Amino acid sequence: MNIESYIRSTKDFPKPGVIFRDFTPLLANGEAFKALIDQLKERFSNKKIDVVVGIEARGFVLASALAYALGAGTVLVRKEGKLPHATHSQEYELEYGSSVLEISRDAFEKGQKILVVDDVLATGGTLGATLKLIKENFSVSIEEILFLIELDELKGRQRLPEIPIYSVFHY
Ligand SMILES: O=P(O)(O)OC[C@H]1O[C@H](OP(=O)(O)OP(=O)(O)O)[C@H](O)[C@@H]1O
Ligand SMILES: Nc1ncnc2[nH]cnc12
Repeated sequence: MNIESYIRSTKDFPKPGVIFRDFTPLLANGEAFKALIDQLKERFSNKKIDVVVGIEARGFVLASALAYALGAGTVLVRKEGKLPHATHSQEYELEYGSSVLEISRDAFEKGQKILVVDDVLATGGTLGATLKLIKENFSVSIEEILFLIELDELKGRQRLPEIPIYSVFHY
């Protein structure tokens, strides 16, 4: 099945000049979504991941489905002011603005194996802030980073530290 054909590209959203890569049509199709998660389960099952980290909001959908398939937990990295417990926070820039990300102070147990998941790697600002939040505040092992879509032109990968990044599709 051609999973990629369910990713829709929209010009000039949310700002002129941006081509928005939208995977919600893929989510809406049960067969395509299952095929994607089955493929990712196969790719990551030998890593014995304890926790899949999802980044708000679109990253949550992929992270929780994959965590369930792997028998792992899910931790949510959220936009500012949404997590009720004490948090660590980090400001960052992304392709079309700036924002603040937060994680609960009790998100992980020491030594856990982590997989970080988001839908799109653009400038790398969001992932950079997420990695900073995790590395500066927790003693865990970040095994790999997973994106559904990588926007090669924006060179986000080059701005990120030396951690293996796997992107399913490149644009
Ligand atoms: O590599 P970057 O330039 O940082 O951009 C990538 C981020 O941008 C989008 O999130 P957005 O903040 O638009 O939030 P959403 O998932 O809540 O729609 C996307 O889901 C990534 O998290
Ligand atoms: N072009 C894009 N499409 C979808 N999500 C994004 N996040 C940042 N840039 C994006």
